[in-house]
Amino acid sequence: MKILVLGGAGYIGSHMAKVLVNAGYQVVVLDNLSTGFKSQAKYGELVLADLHDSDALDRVFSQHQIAAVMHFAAASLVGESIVEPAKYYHNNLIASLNLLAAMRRHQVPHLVFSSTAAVYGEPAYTPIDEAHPKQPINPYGSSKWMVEQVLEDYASAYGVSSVRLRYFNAAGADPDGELGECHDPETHLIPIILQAASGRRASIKVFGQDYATPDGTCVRDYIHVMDLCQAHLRSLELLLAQSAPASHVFNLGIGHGFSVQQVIDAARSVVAADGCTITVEEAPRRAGDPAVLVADSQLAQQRLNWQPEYTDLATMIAHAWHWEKQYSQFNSSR
Ligand SMILES: NC(=O)c1ccc[n+]([C@@H]2O[C@H](COP(=O)([O-])OP(=O)(O)OC[C@H]3O[C@@H](n4cnc5c(N)ncnc54)[C@H](O)[C@@H]3O)[C@@H](O)[C@H]2O)c1
Ligand SMILES: O=c1ccn([C@@H]2O[C@H](COP(=O)(O)OP(=O)(O)O[C@H]3O[C@H](CO)[C@@H](O)[C@H](O)[C@H]3O)[C@@H](O)[C@H]2O)c(=O)[nH]1
Repeated sequence: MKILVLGGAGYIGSHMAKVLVNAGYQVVVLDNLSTGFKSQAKYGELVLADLHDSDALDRVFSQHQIAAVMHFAAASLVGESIVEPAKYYHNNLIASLNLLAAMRRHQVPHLVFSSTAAVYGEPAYTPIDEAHPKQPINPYGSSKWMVEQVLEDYASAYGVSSVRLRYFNAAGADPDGELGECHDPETHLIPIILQAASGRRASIKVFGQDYATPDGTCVRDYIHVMDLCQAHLRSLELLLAQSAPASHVFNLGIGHGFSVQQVIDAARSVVAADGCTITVEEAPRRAGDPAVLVADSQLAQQRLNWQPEYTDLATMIAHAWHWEKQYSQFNSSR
């Protein structure tokens, strides 16, 4: 069975392509390399194309018998979305509408969509379940929430079934050391801490020490990228097994938060084995950061029969550190 992985040259999509191939699926990756890298598309056939390009989508759907689509392709920098909202509504909303039109033309009925905890906005309560109000506070979160609403309507009207997965903080790397996170610029906490450890940057800035949390730093729910991929696999199986069109939604996190300080402490222990240290600087709060974001993922656990495997913070960091140590061999050509 063939699966189309959109954004499969990026961080999460590249891991997904590997998991799919190892599970016995055939994979076609479509990516425009705007933030991804050719060297990360190690699994499946790579098609270089943009999601806005309807002719390219028609060619892929005509040449390959695609059973389902996994859609990771998006712009996903919160700060950039505030100053350049047009980029986010075009790349995340309009491109998704274009994809859905192509799926309808070619009668491809199944989609797994990468959504985000950013659809919730400032939390009204924690842990956050799927019923929590959706009040995104930036165009990135708004663009993902708009696509989610489109998907609900398309399931009932056009029979395009979907699973919308609202990830909390993706972390870690392929335990085999073959793939990892390589954003440029990097904005995520764990890779930045590890770049400070390897010497690729001088220090890590802690954004805010005066939050209403036990140690004053922000708390997030970090979920290992391989656990995210396993949940996608289960979502695909759910879609393939169901008889009537539907749009499902699940939070993906481990249900437990770690503070920025706890992440730094855990990273210090991991990198100490290699004689590395991490220089930390205090910095003001980053605009738009809620104090605590923790997922209630019980629905995913029940409906997808899924359990996160790598819930130990030190293990997540160790996998990411293994990847960081190989960075000098990373081929960043596009
Ligand atoms: N990383 C996280 O913590 C996190 C959290 C919540 C949600 N998400 C979502 O998960 C998805 C994957 O995130 P990631 O961290 O792997 O991002 P990424 O930037 O590493 O990967 C996105 C990939 O999509 C490609 N792409 C973007 N726009 C495209 C277009 N118009 N046409 C074709 N290809 C295009 C990029 O080149 C890149 O390879 C995104 O949709 C993101 O919003 C990520
Ligand atoms: O150099 C840094 C980078 C981050 N942080 C803090 O670390 C935490 C995590 O930040 P980051 O790794 O940037 O993730 P988030 O801002 O929590 O956002 C991620 O997780 C969200 C869902 O929770 C998704 O919507 C986003 O796409 C994804 O980037 C936050 O408190 C940041 O303030 C620092 O203190 N210093």
